Amino acid sequence: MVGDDLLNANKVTVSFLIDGEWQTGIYDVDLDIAHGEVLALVGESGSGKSTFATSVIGLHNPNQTKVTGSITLDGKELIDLPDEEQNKIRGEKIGMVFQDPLAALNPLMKIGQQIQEALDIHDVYQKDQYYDRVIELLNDVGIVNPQRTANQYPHELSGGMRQRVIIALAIANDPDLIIADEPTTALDTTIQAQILDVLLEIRDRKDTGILLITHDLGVVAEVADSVAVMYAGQIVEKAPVQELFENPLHPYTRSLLRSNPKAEQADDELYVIPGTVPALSEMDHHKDLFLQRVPWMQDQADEDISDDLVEAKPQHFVRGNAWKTFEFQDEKG
Ligand SMILES: Nc1ncnc2c1ncn2[C@@H]1O[C@H](COP(=O)(O)OP(=O)(O)OP(=O)(O)O)[C@@H](O)[C@H]1O
Ligand code: NI
Repeated sequence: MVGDDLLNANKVTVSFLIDGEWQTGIYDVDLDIAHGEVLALVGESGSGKSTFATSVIGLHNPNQTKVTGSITLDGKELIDLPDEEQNKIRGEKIGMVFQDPLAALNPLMKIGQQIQEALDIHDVYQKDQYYDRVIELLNDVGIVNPQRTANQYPHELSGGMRQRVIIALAIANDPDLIIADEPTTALDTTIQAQILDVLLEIRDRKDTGILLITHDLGVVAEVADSVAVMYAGQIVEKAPVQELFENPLHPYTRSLLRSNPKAEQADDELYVIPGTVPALSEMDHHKDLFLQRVPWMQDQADEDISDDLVEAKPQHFVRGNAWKTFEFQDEKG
């Protein structure tokens, strides 16, 4: 049902084995997605967004990656599932859409065959239903002449068409959750809007939950119901979309909003967040590392509140947690 919990991630921590040492990529991530909800996960490059997505679908190499915590889909624990079960869930319950559709398609196979194969694996459909189902899926993602497209090879299609095909593949088995990692980043604006519409239509029709990973706050404003902001492997703030745009709490969220080229103050110079996301080896999960990158926070250095702030764990900014709110200085000041 719409609004019921679909995905619950609890204290998800992922570490990578790097040069013989375990380094933490994401730390204590809590995220929930309801049936029919679009949750946008935003943050700079390297903040850990894809790492979270990969841990949900179990697509990591267990010898080099350690995932702890809990991720449940409709109550079923996904962490440490045997491969076979993992594959089944990945094919039937979770659909994936990534940035580069060409990489995800087999160049030597016609589109129709590829979709048929996705259906084949899970043998829900009888052989004679395949063709109809393939056409139906292509139709569902807004492809105008599905018979023709089914007969084409990936290289014969435009980028936008290929991404529609990828979505058709992702929804082939009616998943409950779609994970879309930068699904429109490589596309131009008009096509981008069309692809997002396709995803929203599927959500409306099937109450699919969607985890949408994006850099683009314009996209977030357009399609998300709620937003989680990730920085240096942690969720620093999450909120319903309108609340986040109207009243961002964490300084990082504020910086992100300021650095968004589509923000209203078009006459202002585009704000660039100084510095970069720390490397894994520099991360300290007991400190709010972002504060080092907020110049206007330095002005408050004398005030005792900033000491608290520096020591505060980012989770304290998560709405709903009782924590003192403080007044940030005007960011333009
Ligand atoms: N398999 C891996 N082994 C080692 N380090 C990794 C691995 N996967 C990710 N990392 C590191 O974890 C951090 C987070 O990476 P991740 O790809 O999740 O970020 P992201 O937010 O998705 O970035 P982008 O927006 O560029 O896609 C980075 O420092 C990255 O180098
Ligand atoms: Ni990524």
